[in-house]
Amino acid sequence: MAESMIHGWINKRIMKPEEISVMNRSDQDRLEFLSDEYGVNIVCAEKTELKDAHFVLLAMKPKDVEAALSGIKDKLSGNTVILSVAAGVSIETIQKHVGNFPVARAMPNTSAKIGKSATGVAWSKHVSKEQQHELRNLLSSIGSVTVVEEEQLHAVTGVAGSGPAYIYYFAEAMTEAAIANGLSSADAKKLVRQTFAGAAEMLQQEDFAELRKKVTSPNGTTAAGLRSLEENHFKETVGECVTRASERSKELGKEFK
Ligand SMILES: NC(=O)C1=CN([C@@H]2O[C@H](COP(=O)(O)OP(=O)(O)OC[C@H]3O[C@@H](n4cnc5c(N)ncnc54)[C@H](O)[C@@H]3O)[C@@H](O)[C@H]2O)C=CC1
Ligand SMILES: O=C(O)[C@@H]1CCC=N1
Repeated sequence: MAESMIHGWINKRIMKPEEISVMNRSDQDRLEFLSDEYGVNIVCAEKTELKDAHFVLLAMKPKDVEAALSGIKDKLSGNTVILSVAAGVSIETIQKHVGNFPVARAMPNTSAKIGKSATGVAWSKHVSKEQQHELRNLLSSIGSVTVVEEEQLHAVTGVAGSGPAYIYYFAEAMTEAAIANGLSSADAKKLVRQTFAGAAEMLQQEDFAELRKKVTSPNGTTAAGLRSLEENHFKETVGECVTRASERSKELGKEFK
């Protein structure tokens, strides 16, 4: 996730590579890859001063947040905003480890890499208006930004943070079905990619249900396909999928409190 965000920031020229420093607990190869690919600095937690940092991005797994914070808490200055993308981990938990620092929690998705994340963000009352403005700028450079109440971030995670994976899974299923119905693998992929790309662009322009109705001729092929989705409880399945992901976010918050 960190790479997707770095890629987006550099691409949009929001930051210069030399203004970004990356650290990793153990994965030196990953750091070298990031440095080679994007020109960012590699630093190590023990030897680094963070006093001048505007932002510290926490992009490790929720289980690793506590250890990461204990490694940096004595190096932070009051002007640094901690921006966490760790699913579920609350602002309260982060502040329990570092004190009353300005903390923001964002839930982006990996489309940040191409500037198309759908990001939700919430912040603590310690984040000043100016820092809120800076955060919005930073996050809007990697896609859309929706400011929500912290509790709503679980739902944002269920829909948007995890969302790309559901779409990819749907694309995989469509491709397999296309092949089963007689298309070559190459043709199936090409057709599915463009169907998703075209539909994604149309979604920006019109009401979702209206778009669906325009494709669906009475007694035609789409109606037959959609009937199968209905009979197989598609909406309930998607609903359960989003709810379970949101619930998992809540659980992670409790596990790593
Ligand atoms: N992958 C995704 O689509 C999204 C992920 N997230 C959140 O982003 C976070 C990272 O997820 P991924 O990028 O998928 O995981 P990842 O496993 O690819 O990356 C996490 C990195 O953190 C490093 N790390 C662990 N402890 C550390 C420490 N103490 N100091 C510095 N680095 C440390 C690991 O070595 C690893 O390289 C998670 O908390 C996840 O909930 C949020 C939105 C979307
Ligand atoms: O699967 C996860 O836990 C992370 C959070 C949202 C997307 N990936």
